[in-house]
Amino acid sequence: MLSDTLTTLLLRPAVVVPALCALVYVCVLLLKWRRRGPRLPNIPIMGARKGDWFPILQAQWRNTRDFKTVMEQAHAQYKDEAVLVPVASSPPLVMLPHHEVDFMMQQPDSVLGFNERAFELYQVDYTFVDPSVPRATLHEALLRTALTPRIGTLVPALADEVAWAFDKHWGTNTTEWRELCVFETMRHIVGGVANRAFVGLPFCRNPELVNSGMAFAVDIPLSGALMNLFWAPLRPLVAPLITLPNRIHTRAFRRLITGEIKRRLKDYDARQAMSPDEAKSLPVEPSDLLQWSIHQAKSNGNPFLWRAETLADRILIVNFAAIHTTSFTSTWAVFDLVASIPRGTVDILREEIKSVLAANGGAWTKKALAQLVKLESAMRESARLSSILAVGLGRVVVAEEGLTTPSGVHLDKGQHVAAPVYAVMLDDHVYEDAATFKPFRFCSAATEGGGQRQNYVPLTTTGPDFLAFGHGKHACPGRYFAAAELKLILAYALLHYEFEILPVKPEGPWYGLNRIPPLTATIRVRRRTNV
Ligand code: HEM
Repeated sequence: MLSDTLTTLLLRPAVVVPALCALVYVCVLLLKWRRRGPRLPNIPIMGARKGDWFPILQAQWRNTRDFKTVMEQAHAQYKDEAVLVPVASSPPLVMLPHHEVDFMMQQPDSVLGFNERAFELYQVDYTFVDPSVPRATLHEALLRTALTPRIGTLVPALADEVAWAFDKHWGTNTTEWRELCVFETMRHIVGGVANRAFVGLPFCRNPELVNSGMAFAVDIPLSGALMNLFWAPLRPLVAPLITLPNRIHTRAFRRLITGEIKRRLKDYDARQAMSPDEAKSLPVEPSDLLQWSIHQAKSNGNPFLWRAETLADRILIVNFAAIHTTSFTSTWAVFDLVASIPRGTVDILREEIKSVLAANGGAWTKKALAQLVKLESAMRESARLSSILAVGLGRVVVAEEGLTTPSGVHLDKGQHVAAPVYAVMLDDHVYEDAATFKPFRFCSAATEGGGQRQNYVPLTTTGPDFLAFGHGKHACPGRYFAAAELKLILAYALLHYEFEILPVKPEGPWYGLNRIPPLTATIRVRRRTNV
């Protein structure tokens, strides 16, 4: 009797139709998924042990729990070989050896894809409210052609924002020592300074806007890593929950900036309708990333690109690329400097900053920043020793026929590859006494024409031995801006604050494929009076 009722109930169209739809949906996803996934090459699997029943899965579990040990083991045992590194936050990764970095970088995008790796690692189809914005891949060109050439004109505004942000977050009290969390304050300082160049005043001082940008910068890697934990067919089902914070922060950011974007679009159109002489009577256009994005969108001719939401999302994406990278790097730099042995690094750098500033009339310019060679060397040394990347140069094989490496490993289409950044930059064969922070490793005094000249390697120069900003065609296009921003930040901190010197540098956690600085570590600072 009960079973008859149940059968009748289950056979009702209202139950059968959705059930059939769900079944078809799952079958389509399964088929799609089956077609994905390259055949893994037959190379050592890091983290797998003899007798493992499911070597990839078990290695993935072990590697995710302790990625540092895996990196050290890979370097000790298989330094010159390709190894497979299964890890939960990413599709299985083949880590190529140091001597194959140049080979990797010589491959065109049609063989090793940069964007395809980023789209999959961050699961952009789920983690972005509108995935067509990251998929438009317009940032690299805009940063290279608009931001980098204008760093010189931006420096005074950035210096002003650095001073404002330090006064707010590190304080102005010259009598008392203050204990503060380096990372927490740095991310607010960097968030404000970067947004001064991205959206200008007063938006860069709106805590809600800066917080949404910072929160989004956490949402994307975190939700991307969580999505990667799920079997592909299940991702559409779990995505709405996992990516809820992404939607909240995107909408908050859009809400705060949309009015300004619409105003600027109206101004842009009005300006275009005028003759060049008439336009001269108008106030000067803002000079920031938002304005250059409007110009880029309009000259591209695709109306999707000048929708207010698209433009807001583009600024948000650059916040994601710029803020955590720079705050992690500046946090590590502070700890490397205050724990530096022999002591005295802080004093040497402070002297350089003082004399360069005095020689340039007391104001920062691009030329003055270029004269901070000791500081630049110390920044490069910190980026080497404390790079936030454990592995880097992530790419996906996109060539139909796959790719065979010089050492004969064949990689199928769809295989993710990377390079061992941590191991290379801490290798004694690459850098003498690599585990020691030597702030002036990258600069030296040279005599020229009877005078003294400083030789140095800029922070921004990439190579197979220096991978903090990646390398090759996709090396970070924001690195020249980041270098100027970091110099202004560190110069202000060193000039205006005394630091409590630390006996040892605090260690940070490893998350996924990254080495993060200690997020809660504090230092004691006091505002200096004799600046
Ligand atoms: C110290 C701070 C920074 C570090 C350590 C850093 C590091 C990196 C790295 C490792 C890559 C990947 C390169 C590769 O795989 O070859 C990258 C790419 C990128 N970075 Fe940065 N970055 C920093 C700051 C910035 C800033 C300030 C911006 C924006 C103003 C930015 C925008 C980008 C973009 C858009 C890409 C993607 C490039 C492409 O599509 O080809 N980064 N960055």
